[in-house]
Amino acid sequence: MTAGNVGAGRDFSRVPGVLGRIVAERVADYRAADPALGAARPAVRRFEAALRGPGLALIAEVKRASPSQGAIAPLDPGQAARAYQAGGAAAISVLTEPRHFGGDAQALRDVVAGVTLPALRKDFVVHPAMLREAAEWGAGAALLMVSVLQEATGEFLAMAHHLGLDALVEVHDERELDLALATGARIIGVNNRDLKTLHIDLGVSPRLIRRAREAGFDGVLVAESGYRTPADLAGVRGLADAVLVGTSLAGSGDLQRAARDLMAQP
Ligand SMILES: O=P(O)(O)OC[C@@H](O)[C@@H](O)c1c[nH]c2ccccc12
Repeated sequence: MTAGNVGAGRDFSRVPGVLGRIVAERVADYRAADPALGAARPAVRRFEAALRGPGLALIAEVKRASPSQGAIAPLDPGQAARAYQAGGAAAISVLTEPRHFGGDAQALRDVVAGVTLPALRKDFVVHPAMLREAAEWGAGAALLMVSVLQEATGEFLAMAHHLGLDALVEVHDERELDLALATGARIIGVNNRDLKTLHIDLGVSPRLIRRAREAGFDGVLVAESGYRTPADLAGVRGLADAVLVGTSLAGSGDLQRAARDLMAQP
């Protein structure tokens, strides 16, 4: 793919609920941004490789606040990432959304500088510039939400790959999963949290991960959100390749220990 305005000027105005409000803000933030991606970069696939077995890998998230919790903890992102790495995490997720999740570009840069683990830019990607930034800031991967991008998901996936980024393509129901599978995504995340209502159901990940495997998907599957104890992970052990955990680790006071304790087999 060449530089151009591919993916810019899309209409994300129909996304409902809490998610819709955040998406509208991000669309406004990037309205005037240059959509050019620049030259293609080679695929590194370090994020993807970090999640591939054996066992259940942990993606630990640097999350200072959220719409459901408010303030979680005033984390120093570099320090938090080092603690997660020492606690056995395979990759680090970093929120870069500023108004609801306490994130920013510096948080991602600090994580990239602070650890050797690959980092995921966690944001509400609605513009090609957000992917270009992710690559420039040193991320190994970016989050792409099917609930936001819908039919444009495949186009954004191609843009991420053009930039050498892995993409975590996030789904929450059967329709979104089938759309993600059709894009050729290599990494699919199943969010247990409905971002329109913020309600969590830990049954969502096992259900959709089974469906993905039954459909012949042989990529990486990630279970996301709401995990607090080792027992919570029982439903996805042996099923998911990785689990993405934020709030319960970030708010624990001892991030290294919390990461270790969570992943211990009960
Ligand atoms: O804090 P939790 O419940 O452990 O969840 C982490 C992560 O899954 C969550 O932050 C998340 C998943 N998908 C998102 C999309 C946008 C913002 C945040 C998210």
